[in-house]
Amino acid sequence: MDTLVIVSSEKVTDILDYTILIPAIEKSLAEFSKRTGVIQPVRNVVLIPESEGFLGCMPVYSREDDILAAKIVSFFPQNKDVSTHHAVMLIFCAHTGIPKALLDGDVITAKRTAATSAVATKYLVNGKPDVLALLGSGVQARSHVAALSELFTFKEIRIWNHRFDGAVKLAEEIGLNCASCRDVSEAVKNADVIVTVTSAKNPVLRLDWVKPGAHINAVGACRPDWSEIDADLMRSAVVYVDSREGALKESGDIILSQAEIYAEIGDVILGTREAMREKTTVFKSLGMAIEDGVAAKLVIKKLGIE
Ligand SMILES: NC(=O)c1ccc[n+]([C@@H]2O[C@H](COP(=O)([O-])OP(=O)(O)OC[C@H]3O[C@@H](n4cnc5c(N)ncnc54)[C@H](O)[C@@H]3O)[C@@H](O)[C@H]2O)c1
Ligand SMILES: O=C(O)[C@@H]1CCCCN1
Repeated sequence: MDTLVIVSSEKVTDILDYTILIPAIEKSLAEFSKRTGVIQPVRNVVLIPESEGFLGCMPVYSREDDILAAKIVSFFPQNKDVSTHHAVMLIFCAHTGIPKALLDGDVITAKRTAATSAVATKYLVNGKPDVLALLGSGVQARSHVAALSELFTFKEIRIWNHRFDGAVKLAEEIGLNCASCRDVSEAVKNADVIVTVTSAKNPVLRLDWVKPGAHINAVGACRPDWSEIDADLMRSAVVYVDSREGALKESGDIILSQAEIYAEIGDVILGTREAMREKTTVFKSLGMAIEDGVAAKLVIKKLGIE
């Protein structure tokens, strides 16, 4: 075996800038929805009942991008002093199958997920958004503020968290124009963009609190029996997903509400499905291996690993 290069989270953080990541993710979402060059089975998940978590295996091959990669990601929602998600990524030579690099996957997961929501928001938001509301104040809340701020300038950012101190801490970190809210209804009132990034298993966001025409990035609740969004809201919104197949297998928000999936976001980027900007839109994100593969490829290219 050639020498396997190990890439630390510090290196990934340095290299993976949203200015290069967001366009790369946009291209990969479109490529995925073409159904021709990307082979990506739905995540294989091993449940760990004792910790109410799981270990997910996410392999992908992309002919177009010359990517053969796999992410293994763990989710331990009860972790207290360490992160709840951990991941590693392996990149192989797409022609020989030789492993080339092992990358820290934590930063890749945080940044590529937020970059994906940024792309969805770019296509689905109704006009120029002024108010951003975040439900959740963890890793993804932070990466979403950074990625969305790359594309939009918000006049106001509001944060709600089920533990109020988490919302206060993040609001202080963000600083100017950012407020912590005690109620979800207060946080999302008149918000143009809402991001749900909680570990909730039951809905935290309700239809009657949401401004008609708002865009929601629904990022949590990645199990078929978990949901973050109230069923009435899911059914009344125009629902976009990253992968139709993944959403129908993994998303409680979709399965439990029986909401109709209008399109994959890749279809909108390709121009084969409409961006219904004036309607209330939900982008249900489950996370795809192609997003990880593209992000990892950006990193190894920059490091000269070919
Ligand atoms: N779609 C994707 O691609 C993708 C990728 C990574 C993570 N996620 C999901 O996004 C969510 C946030 O991930 P993270 O890395 O920020 O995790 P995190 O642990 O850093 O943050 C989780 C947040 O949820 C809050 N929370 C915990 N239990 C809750 C409950 N019962 N009700 C309401 N809030 C609760 C926590 O206080 C915290 O603010 C998780 O559901 C995670 O699985 C999705
Ligand atoms: O796509 C991912 O990487 C994540 C991991 C954990 C939960 C949901 N999706």
